[in-house]
Amino acid sequence: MYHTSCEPRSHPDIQTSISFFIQNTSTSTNTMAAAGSVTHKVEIDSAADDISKLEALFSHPLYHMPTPPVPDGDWLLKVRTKRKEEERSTQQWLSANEDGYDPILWNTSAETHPPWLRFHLGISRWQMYQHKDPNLSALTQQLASHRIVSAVQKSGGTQLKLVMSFRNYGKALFKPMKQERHEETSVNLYYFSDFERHNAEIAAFHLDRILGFRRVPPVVGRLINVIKEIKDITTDHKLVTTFFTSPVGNACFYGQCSYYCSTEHAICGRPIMIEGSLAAMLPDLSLAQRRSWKCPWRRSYSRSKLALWETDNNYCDSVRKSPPYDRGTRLVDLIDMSILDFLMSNMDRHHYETFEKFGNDTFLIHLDNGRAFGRHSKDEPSILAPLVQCCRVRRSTLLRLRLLSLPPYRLSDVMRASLSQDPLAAVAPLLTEPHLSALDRRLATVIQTIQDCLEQHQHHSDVIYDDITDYPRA
Ligand SMILES: Nc1ncnc2c1ncn2[C@@H]1O[C@H](COP(=O)(O)OP(=O)(O)OP(=O)(O)O)[C@@H](O)[C@H]1O
Ligand SMILES: [Mn+2]
Repeated sequence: MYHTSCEPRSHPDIQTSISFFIQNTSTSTNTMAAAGSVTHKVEIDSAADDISKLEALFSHPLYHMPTPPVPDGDWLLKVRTKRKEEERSTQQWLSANEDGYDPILWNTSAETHPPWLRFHLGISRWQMYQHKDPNLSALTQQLASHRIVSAVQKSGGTQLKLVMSFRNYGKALFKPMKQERHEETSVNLYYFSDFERHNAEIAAFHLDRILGFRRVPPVVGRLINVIKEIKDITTDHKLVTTFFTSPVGNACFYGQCSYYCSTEHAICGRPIMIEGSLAAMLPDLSLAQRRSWKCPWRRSYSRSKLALWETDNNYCDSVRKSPPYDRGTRLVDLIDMSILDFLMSNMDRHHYETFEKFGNDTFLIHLDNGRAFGRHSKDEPSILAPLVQCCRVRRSTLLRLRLLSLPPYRLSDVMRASLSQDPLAAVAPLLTEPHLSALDRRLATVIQTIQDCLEQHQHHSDVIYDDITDYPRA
């Protein structure tokens, strides 16, 4: 199954035109004041502690595995020198399409590339970006602060989202805030009808990175002006017709989509600013085709039916015999994804995508995490079914999970630190404390599950996929 892109073309689509030169490829006042300053100092100390834990984590050898240089063919895109006539035709085309956009000042040399282009050029067969990628802070800063010159609805998917463009032709996928961070998903709501959460998209990016996967495109939080940054600049006529002012005077819109795009479910500013997530867009499909795969452990998306894996305890036996799960890292990568999903309680992983160019030997792109972090008071054991049923896990994943369970690297602490770096942390912490504690609790469950597997199997190697043979054994 292939996705097609059919967003309204409202602006010069330079991300596609670079195909010219990129190939597929808180008694006394005094005491009160003193107490206040003590509390403040304690908070600062513990925030600084968390930050140093995060730094220690990212400096740990488990995040610095020696890897061979990336072969040429293992980059998603490749820069090639333009021929003279291509250069001329690109320049003519660009000078005709300049409204709101900056002139193109980059060429084939890497120093001239804007952060979004560096991001695209840094995608490889096994990861979305590098560990300690020097481009990451520039990319996220731009997503968080650059002027938005275009906002159009993204077709496909069930809930409203917008593609936003920046003056330097960078693009981001915007998902607006639909519920408060402290609101738990109602127990009577099915996973498939839950509202998406902007903070889940942000937190998923941080969690995926902390787990050492680097399979989620960078996501930042941002306050968006519903009028100036959407209504006034959109060329999407259908979107414009859905704007209105609510009874209390907030600027609202609802857009067009198959779920929750109605006046009752409008997205509203307070009165005009709204929180949202902005995910760096992946390269256009015309440059890098993606393939969408049905997840073998997907749910039935029905109120009455169970999926096969819910009733058949030997379900994994058939999966591991069928391509592409029968060889390479596909099965263990799917299990990595189910660990990520269990930790953040995402039951909505119906599909996953890969880059077509890399065939079956490539990482799984962890897109669409908006239904995660809905509940902290309950865990959902069935999300771990792939791990429980297959009893298989990458050794590098297990070692990082164990590291994250140790007090000096505690998952909740490093997540708190990482999320504090997002611009929306200034409004309120991206994940509430109960959600952070749930991460530690769930991590213990994952580690115990693997331990049980090891006890049930005769050989260590039946359970552990040793992807780091040269890493010392504990
Ligand atoms: N960062 C991104 N860059 C490019 N395309 C993206 C990005 N994130 C998502 N997409 C594409 O947009 C589609 C819809 O996004 P997403 O799945 O997040 O929305 P959704 O409304 O939850 O969709 P669905 O209801 O199908 O689950 C995805 O299938 C994916 O192909
Ligand atoms: Mn979805």
